[in-house]
Amino acid sequence: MLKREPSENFKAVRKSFIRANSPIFTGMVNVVCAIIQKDGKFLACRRKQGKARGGKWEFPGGKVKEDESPEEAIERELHEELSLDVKVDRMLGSVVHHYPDISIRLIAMKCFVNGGTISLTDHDEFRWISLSKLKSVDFSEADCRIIDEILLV
Ligand SMILES: Nc1nc2c([nH]c(=O)n2[C@@H]2O[C@H](COP(=O)(O)OP(=O)(O)OP(=O)(O)O)[C@@H](O)[C@H]2O)c(=O)[nH]1
Repeated sequence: MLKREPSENFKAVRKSFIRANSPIFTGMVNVVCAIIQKDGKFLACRRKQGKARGGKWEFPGGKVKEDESPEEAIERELHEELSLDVKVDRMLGSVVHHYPDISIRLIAMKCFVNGGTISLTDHDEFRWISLSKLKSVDFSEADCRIIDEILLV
């Protein structure tokens, strides 16, 4: 199939959309997290002590930078944090959560691994967790909502 470059108009609309979602306007930080499955189990990582929510489990990811799409952000973060090359399959949904220190919109992206082997930097442990066990793991509050409102429905 013929692959076309996005038009200038499309690029401008996309850029203004990204800007409109910037924390400067919304007070909310966009955070992407990767939902990656292997043999029916979900990849989860435990945040290192000393970081906000240290010791809590989460789906790997991070903050979306200004002028970056959620897809670009998740691919960058997984490469930086886990040395994994991932591709986005689709966006599953998002939740808004207010912590005492930060308000986030956590965007869950279903991804598949294209290459690499997990090497931890910001986390001290990772696990593959079955759907039925997700509720018994000590996830960050926003992730609990991703589990309840998106993965378990
Ligand atoms: N990466 C990630 N962060 C999450 C998840 N759930 C959740 O509440 N968060 C929160 O989102 C915020 C931003 O995540 P982060 O600290 O990993 O982002 P980052 O690596 O880009 O930030 P940094 O470079 O400032 O350290 C943190 O307060 C973190 O606790 C999740 O599933 N994945």
